[in-house]
Amino acid sequence: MTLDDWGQLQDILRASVGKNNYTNWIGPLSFIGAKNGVASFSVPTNFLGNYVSQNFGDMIVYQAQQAGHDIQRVHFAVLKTGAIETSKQHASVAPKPDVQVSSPKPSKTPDVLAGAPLDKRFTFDTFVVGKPNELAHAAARRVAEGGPVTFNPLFLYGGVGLGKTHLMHAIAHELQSTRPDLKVLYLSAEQFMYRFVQALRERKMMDFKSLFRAVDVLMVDDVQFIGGKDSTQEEFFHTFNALVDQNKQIIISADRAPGEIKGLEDRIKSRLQCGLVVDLHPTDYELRLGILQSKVEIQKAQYPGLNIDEGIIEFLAHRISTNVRVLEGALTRLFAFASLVGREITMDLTVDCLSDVLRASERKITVEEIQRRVSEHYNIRLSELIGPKRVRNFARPRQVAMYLCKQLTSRSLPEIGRRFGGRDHTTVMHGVKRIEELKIQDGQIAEDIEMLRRALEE
Ligand SMILES: Nc1ncnc2c1ncn2[C@@H]1O[C@H](COP(=O)(O)OP(=O)(O)OP(=O)(O)O)[C@@H](O)[C@H]1O
Repeated sequence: MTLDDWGQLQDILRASVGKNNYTNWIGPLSFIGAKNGVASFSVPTNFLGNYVSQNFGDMIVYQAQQAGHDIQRVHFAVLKTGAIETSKQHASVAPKPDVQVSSPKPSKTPDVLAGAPLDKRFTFDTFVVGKPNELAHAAARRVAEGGPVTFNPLFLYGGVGLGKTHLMHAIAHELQSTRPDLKVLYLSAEQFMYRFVQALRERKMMDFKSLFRAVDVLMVDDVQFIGGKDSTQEEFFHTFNALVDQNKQIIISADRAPGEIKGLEDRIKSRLQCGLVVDLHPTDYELRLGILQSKVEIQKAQYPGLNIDEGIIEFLAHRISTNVRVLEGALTRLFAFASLVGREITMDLTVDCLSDVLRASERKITVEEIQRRVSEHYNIRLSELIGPKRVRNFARPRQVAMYLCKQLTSRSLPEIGRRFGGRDHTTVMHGVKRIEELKIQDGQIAEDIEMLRRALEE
């Protein structure tokens, strides 16, 4: 099995374990190589290796064999400073090629009009609303009422894992229960393409067209996928127009705004912009906290007896990125880990178990961001902060900015000096030292720095 083969296998695994399980467990594996029937992977933590081994090991072996590779076992090791530590965390799986591997997919309701299955958990009840997503939520709610079509299409867009699919499934669930008379079809743009290609191959275009034109509500997820795929776009355009003409509701999602989807024909872009375009903004601290609190309840129900302090939840909401899938995955992993090792969820255990996630989520603060914030804070121009003048009104904020650059970025002193109008590294060193002293002597400076640091790390 080669790296390319693993790439293909990853696609198969993604489809069989579901997107969330994939992101949390399979995605972090790095394929090292295969020898004598053993496929080796490096993993970020021992826990992850053990968990994948126990829960997905059989499936990886099974799918590798299905794809024709001679794999009998999988082996996970934490890769540290170039060496593979194999002693403590050896995890392997005996071959069971003929076992029926139970798929850990979430439970699904029956297909909606033979489209993609809906995830039972993705309802309005489980969707946490905050400032970044309130508009998208309100629009989705409106569509879910199933009343007369007021905007067409509803176009939801936003970054990875911010709840687009969740909202679409919620609309479908709601319509299924309140308007069972409506034919609702949900599918991804990728599935739309496969169906289209299949219909072409099997000469069943009439069936294809009549299926898509008979729906009352059509939802197409991840529409950016059809960018650059000309005949699929063409067919999508016709389907779209036919439904709009009949005043049927269309809901589309994408990872970016219609105008920014690469390889999409202009006429489709403008069609997509005709209705209501709303974006899901990256989560803020409050929303992350709300989501974590609601997901903690689910975990507690699954692991009775396990508890988590509010302080740890706040820590996670602060430290983990804006992607809700990652946030949710971290919590799942934390509870699974604590239960596996039979320990309470403490801060130490949290940091230990989630070290890779916490590292990956570390926000990279830039020198430019610091300069901008500091000049805003002290109400001076950026050019004055960076410029040559040594008057105290500019010099002190400049030193504060240099100090923050040293503390919050990985830039070296000479690099920082260069970004401050080509100053020498000794000037930066002096500035940093001065602020360190002032922080102790001058309460105002200490407060300013704390405030700026918090704003930058938000
Ligand atoms: N506001 C929210 N409240 C509760 N759960 C949320 C919220 N937003 C996202 N999630 C959860 O985060 C996970 C990812 O969400 P979802 O699959 O809807 O993201 P997406 O925007 O469609 O991502 P992608 O671009 O990868 O398709 C899901 O498990 C979903 O339930």
